[in-house]
Amino acid sequence: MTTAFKDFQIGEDIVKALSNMGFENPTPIQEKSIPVALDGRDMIGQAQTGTGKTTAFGVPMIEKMDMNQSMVQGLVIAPTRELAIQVGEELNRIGQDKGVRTVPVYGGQDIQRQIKALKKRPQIVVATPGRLLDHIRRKTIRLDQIHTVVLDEADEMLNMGFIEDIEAIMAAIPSDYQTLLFSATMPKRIQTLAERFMNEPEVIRIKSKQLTVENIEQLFIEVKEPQKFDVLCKLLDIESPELAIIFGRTKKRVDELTEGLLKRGYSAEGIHGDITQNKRELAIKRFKDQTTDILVATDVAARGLDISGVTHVYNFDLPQDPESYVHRIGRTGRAGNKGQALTFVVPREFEHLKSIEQLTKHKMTRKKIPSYDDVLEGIQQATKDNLLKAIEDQDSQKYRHVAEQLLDEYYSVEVVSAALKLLAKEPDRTPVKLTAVSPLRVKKVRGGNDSGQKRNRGHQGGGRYKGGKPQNDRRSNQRGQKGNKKRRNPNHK
Ligand SMILES: Nc1ncnc2c1ncn2[C@@H]1O[C@H](COP(=O)(O)OP(=O)(O)OP(=O)(O)O)[C@@H](O)[C@H]1O
Ligand SMILES: [Mg+2]
Repeated sequence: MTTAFKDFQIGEDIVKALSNMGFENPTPIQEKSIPVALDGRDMIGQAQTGTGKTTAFGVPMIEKMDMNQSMVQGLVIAPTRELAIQVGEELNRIGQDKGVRTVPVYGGQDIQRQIKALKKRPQIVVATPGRLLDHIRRKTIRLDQIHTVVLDEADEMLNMGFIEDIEAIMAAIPSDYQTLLFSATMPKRIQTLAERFMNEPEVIRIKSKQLTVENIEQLFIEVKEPQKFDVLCKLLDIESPELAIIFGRTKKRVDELTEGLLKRGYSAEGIHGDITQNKRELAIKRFKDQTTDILVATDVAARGLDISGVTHVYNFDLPQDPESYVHRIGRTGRAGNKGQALTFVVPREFEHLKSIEQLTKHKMTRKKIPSYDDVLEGIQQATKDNLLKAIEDQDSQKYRHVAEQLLDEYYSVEVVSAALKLLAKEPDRTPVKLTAVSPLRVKKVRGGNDSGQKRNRGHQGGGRYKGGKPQNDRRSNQRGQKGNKKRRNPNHK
């Protein structure tokens, strides 16, 4: 029999909040990790994308909050700003009835505003590493009562070279604390983090045949670089996705793609690291409320984002590493929903495709480039669906009189065909030319990304806080000599 939330050793106020969120029964990762985390043990939690890892760490964390304490007791570190915001929102919902308050602090937002929010003594802070270090340096956050630290998307923080920042943050926490690591992917190099920051962690892995979610249909399509944009538009016309995320390799690529899509009349917005934080948040908001149908993004949107209604993910460019593929496509098919992921591959990139399939233990299905007839058929189907929906909605009563008149004078098939033609969104062929990107170069894709490389954010705290935990030299012995390996460019997002 499955456990219910009320069967855990947690307060009724939390069970009630979860029920208000529509969560009656825990998902497998929640079922397994909540008791371990409540026990106070360090743990590493791995489960597929969209299976509720946030609540898996949120529930025990909130349960352990002492409401007589008015200092930060829990810290969640996340790799991107949007994820910090989202996790903050979810923790606020779980903690609502208990009165636990969570504040997100992240780069790009006015620091004074954050200082004010921190002064109000939230119990939990969700932060991106750089901005958190800023607050630590400014002494605008007190860490001495922290008893729980969560690294969400732990492996990504290694990829992004945040390890020194994390080390600095961890070393600045004077108290004893429990560390929880979560991600859908746990490459071997995560061991580095575990060895450095954790005390005999319990590893909880929700086993499945494949790393990716079963109800995401995974397709690939072989294209030449200059064909990509037209093929993408054809696919969008055929599928007319409710919400779609399109991943491009670089910021420039995302800008060009967004512009091209807008030119052809699609409703699209782009996000990447060079877009102002305000605009990034607005773009996400408009996408969430479905004002925009298409979000074009770099890998900044690959991790953790939970947006309901995303039916399609397009990898316009292959991701740099196979783990990133798992996370990108995991933006669809969440919480039991269905989704489709389509990956563009140029002929010289097939090796990459293979290494993705090796990691996911799933073979993608080849899809042919759609013909003009396929597009026409897709558009006709979508138009028909729209018309049928209008019939079901029964809000066309006021046109009835004209309809009867028309049917008196013309053959019904003529009338309906003409109406369909008017309704149909015929393909827009406005010329769009994207700057070509070269195929992804073959490299050793596993390992080599944990070499401490970090983004240049113009402030560092690396050296100041060392000494809290023993420095583990094993890293430099085993993994430090990787200068000859091609490293992921930390600025690509
Ligand atoms: N027990 C539950 N019952 C029903 N829905 C749930 C439950 N727990 C979480 N969810 C929903 O599942 C969705 C995915 O949750 P979440 O974002 O925590 O996934 P995740 O495992 O962290 O995914 P990712 O690896 O992409 O970060 C959310 O919309 C959340 O509201
Ligand atoms: Mg998550």
